[in-house]
Amino acid sequence: MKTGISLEEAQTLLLDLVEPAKECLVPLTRAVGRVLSQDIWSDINLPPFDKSPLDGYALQANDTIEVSSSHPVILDVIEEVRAGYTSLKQVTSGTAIKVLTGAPIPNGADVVIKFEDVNRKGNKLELFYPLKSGSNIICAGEDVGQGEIVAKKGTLLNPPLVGLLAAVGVDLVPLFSKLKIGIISTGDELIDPSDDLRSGKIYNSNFYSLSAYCSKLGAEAVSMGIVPDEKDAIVERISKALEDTDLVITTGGVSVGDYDIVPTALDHIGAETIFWKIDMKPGSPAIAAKYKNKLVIGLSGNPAAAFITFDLIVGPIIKRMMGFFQELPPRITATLADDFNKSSGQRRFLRGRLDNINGINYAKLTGKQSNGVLKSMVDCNILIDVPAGSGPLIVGQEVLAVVIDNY
Ligand SMILES: Nc1nc2c(c(=O)[nH]1)N[C@H]1C(S)=C(S)[C@@H](COP(=O)(O)OP(=O)(O)OC[C@H]3O[C@@H](n4cnc5c(N)ncnc54)[C@H](O)[C@@H]3O)O[C@H]1N2
Ligand code: MOO
Repeated sequence: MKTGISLEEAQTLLLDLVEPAKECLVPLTRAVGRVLSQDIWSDINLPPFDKSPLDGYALQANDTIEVSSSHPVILDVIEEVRAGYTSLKQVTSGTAIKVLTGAPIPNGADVVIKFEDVNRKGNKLELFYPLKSGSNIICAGEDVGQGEIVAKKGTLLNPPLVGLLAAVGVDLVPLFSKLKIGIISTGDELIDPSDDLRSGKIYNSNFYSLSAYCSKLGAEAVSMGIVPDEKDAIVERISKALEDTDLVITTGGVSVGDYDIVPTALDHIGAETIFWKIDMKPGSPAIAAKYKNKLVIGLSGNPAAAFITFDLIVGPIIKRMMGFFQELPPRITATLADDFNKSSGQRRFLRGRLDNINGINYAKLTGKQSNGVLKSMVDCNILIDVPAGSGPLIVGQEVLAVVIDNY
């Protein structure tokens, strides 16, 4: 078992142990927020045919070469085509076919002119200026060509991509299976927000923040309930979660106190501890263990510590298991916009907000930084990475930060 390891070593150890979930085919209506398990190629051109972008007339540009307002050309209108139909006739020199928006361009035509720009009298059409071949025609395959890649394996399906897949005729999408993540909240002090607050008790916020995070990532959070600080109860609940879910997260009970019994419970189950304690604050007491082919990650009970370690360690594992391209959060440099008066013996992550003003990245602290404070997490979009051994931080100094996404 490793102990006191760096965050990067913890991330690598865990990412090496997990792989993308199984594949499944999912109807398009339920695919948003999930990840493609295969490249998607288009079997068709999108649009499938040359079409008209407006209501007008399709004709041959050659017929308009010498045309002017004083010398208009007169063409015969021989047919009308609406969207959803194809023309039966062909445009030849001296003729035009009326086309409505979205209608296929009739054979023989190479330009479309809109209604407002012509004079129509009976079946005769008067044009007053020369037209350029190809104008006002949406070409087949303009959006996506036949045989072109539409989206790559590992892409997150956002609403426009869902639409694009529909547009190329995909109705069942190959996706990585939805992950089930069991969340266990340990602590005698915890009660659910639906209950009355009693003396010495606090509301369980970790289950709610972390399950919301799982949902945001497209995974299914399974509540494994609140468990008292008793070894047998924790053993029973972790064992159940290992049976029912793909990844197990616990909060609380991982430090060195008399009632911090998650590590003992993991031992009792026969799980192999991968590491216990990471060299960072907050979140240092985190533990990771493997049982058969599943992972249990025990996070600190302190709400901000639990959330930050979820951001930095659990989020990347979930992303790898869900098949995302990029698991680890990006890093940036920024100029500090606030002082931070404490020294940092240990590596420390501060909750901050990145603002770009006139092309310069500024990192502002979002509020109190103690490990139990959740409010400063709400507006946080970066975690400022303060190296071990740093003194107080001063406005204007350059800092490194990890970009996170709480939305
Ligand atoms: N002697 C030492 N004591 C502590 C150390 C240490 O090194 N030596 N480390 C401290 C640090 S750092 C942390 S972090 C905590 C970690 O403690 P645990 O992970 O064992 O967590 P708990 O003690 O169970 O809870 C900590 C704190 O968070 C509250 N909590 C717990 N669960 C929830 C929840 N689901 N929702 C909201 N709040 C929760 C809990 O009531 C405690 O206040 O240990 C330090 N101690
Ligand atoms: O490591 Mo504790 O998680 O500072 O907050």
